[in-house]
Formats: sequence, structure tokens, C-alpha cells
Amino acid sequence: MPIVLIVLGMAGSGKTTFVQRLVSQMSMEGKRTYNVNLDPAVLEVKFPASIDIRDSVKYKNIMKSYKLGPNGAILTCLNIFAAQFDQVVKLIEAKKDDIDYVIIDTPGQIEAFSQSASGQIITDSLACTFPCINLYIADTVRCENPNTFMSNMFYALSILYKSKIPLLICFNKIDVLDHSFALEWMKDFEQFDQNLSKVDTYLSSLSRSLSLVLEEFYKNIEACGVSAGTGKGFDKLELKFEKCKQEYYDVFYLEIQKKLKEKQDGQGVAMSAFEDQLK
Ligand SMILES: Nc1nc2c(ncn2[C@@H]2O[C@H](COP(=O)(O)OP(=O)(O)OP(=O)(O)O)[C@@H](O)[C@H]2O)c(=O)[nH]1
Repeated sequence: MPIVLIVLGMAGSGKTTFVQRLVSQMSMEGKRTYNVNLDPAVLEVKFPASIDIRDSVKYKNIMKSYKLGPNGAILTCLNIFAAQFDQVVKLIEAKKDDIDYVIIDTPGQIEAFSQSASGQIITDSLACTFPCINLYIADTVRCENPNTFMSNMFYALSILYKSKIPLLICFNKIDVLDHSFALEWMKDFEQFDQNLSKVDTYLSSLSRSLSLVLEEFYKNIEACGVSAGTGKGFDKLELKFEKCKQEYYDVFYLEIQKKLKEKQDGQGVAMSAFEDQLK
């Protein structure tokens, strides 16, 4: 059974470069990947994609037909694609004995996965069938600002609680800045607090309070450092994936199966939320 990796993160954090690097690394190791592009607005997909949202939904047409701006159009494309996502799952299922990983690139509109029903439908459909992991890509250089670090952690937390599948935080761009400070901040509130004092803005007191709330989240979350640009840290990723896969079966699987049964009984919460959004 392949492991599904959903690559998420803020705009410009390096998701696509990460996917590119992972796909080529896996191929060098003789691993078989099935790659999916979920970014409808990208001009060129920079990795070999078996499924490309752009083949089903035309971003520019959606903008015109619904008179939407770029953000609204991307979210609408995802909503439309999510409605037919069972077909994507069927395609992956048909290939499941021939692939080791399904790697999914997502658009920078992180709210599609942290808040919108479409992200939930896509994640639920995959997680019901395959061991599934969210990879949260954080830009280490930007995280040097404690308030940006906190925004990233909060996004990661909301994705974890919304999707209810294992989460791995990948601090990217460690060729520019080592991520050890970020791991330290996740372990030691005093360290984070000292750095927060250096950028004292009105946001800092919110970040300080949130940091205390996040203590429990930090304890249970996997994190690592990578450079999608140079490949540094990628040799340690597979071990992390295996650990998260185990967590999927040990911690999340029962809840996922319960959700699946609810859906089959016609009480799928996610689907009705999605239908409400379309009204
Ligand atoms: N130095 C360095 N730059 C990187 C790394 N990974 C990505 N970048 C650069 O960061 C920028 C954004 O990378 P993308 O891969 O396009 O980021 P993304 O998250 O897919 O962007 P959106 O799809 O717009 O959200 C590009 O200029 C990349 O070359 C890295 O590990 N090191």
C-alpha cells in the first residue's frame, strides 16, 4: 500500500521545489511515485505529474465565468475538483501495487486545506484508503521572525486538527539558515520568549500566549530540516515517513474508519459542509 504525502505550506515556502526534489530522490532510489498537481494556476508543472488538476478544471475560465480574482478562482477550482476526487482515488487504487508513494503538490492558498471543505474532502477520501501524511513545509528563513514562526505553527496545528492525519513539519531552505533554532523554540518556551522580546510588536503578546497553548502540540509533532534546493536532509525523510505511517495506524486509523462509516451511512459531515458551500 503506497504512502500518500500531501505537501502543504504558505506561499513561497518551497512546496513545489520540495516535491521536485523528493520525486527525483525517490526515483534515484528505485522507488515508484505517483505524482499529483493540485495547483490549478501554475503555468508549468516542474515534475512528472500522473494527475494534473489543470486537465480537469481551467483556472482562467473559472475566473471569467464566476467573475473571481486569482485566490477565489483557485479555491473554486479545488472545490470543483474535490467533487470528483473519488475518481482520483480509484485511479490510485488501481495502481496501488505498483507504487510506493503518492506525492501531492498543493497551491499556496493554504486556507484550502486549513479551512475549506475541499481540502477536507480530498484528505478524507485519501486517508480512508491509504496511510496518509501531511507534510507542512515552513520557510526556515522567514521563521527566524518569531511572529512568522508562530503563524506557521498555528497553520500547522489547524491542519492537524482539521485533517486528523499525521503531520510532519519540514523546515525548508536550511542551506540558507539552519533550523536548529526552530526545534529549540518548539522545546523551550524561554528561548522563544527571549527572541520574541527582541521584536516587540503588538503581535508578540499574542504569539507569547499562543506559544504556551502549543506546548502539547509541539510534544507530539515530528519535525525535521531539509533543503529542497540542495537536497540536504532528504536522506532522513523516509525514516520520518515510516514513523508517521505507524502513527497513522496506531493513532488515527480507528477515527478515520469511523468517519468512513458515517459517510457510507449518508451522514458525511465533510460532504454536507461542502454541499452547503456550493449553495
Ligand atoms: N535557498 C533555497 N531556496 C529554495 C529552497 N526551496 C525553494 N526555494 C526557492 O523558494 C522560492 C519558492 O519556491 P517554490 O517551490 O515555488 O515555492 P511554493 O511553496 O511551491 O510556492 P507557491 O506555489 O507559490 O506557494 C523559489 O525561488 C525557490 O527556488 C531551498 O531549499 N533553498
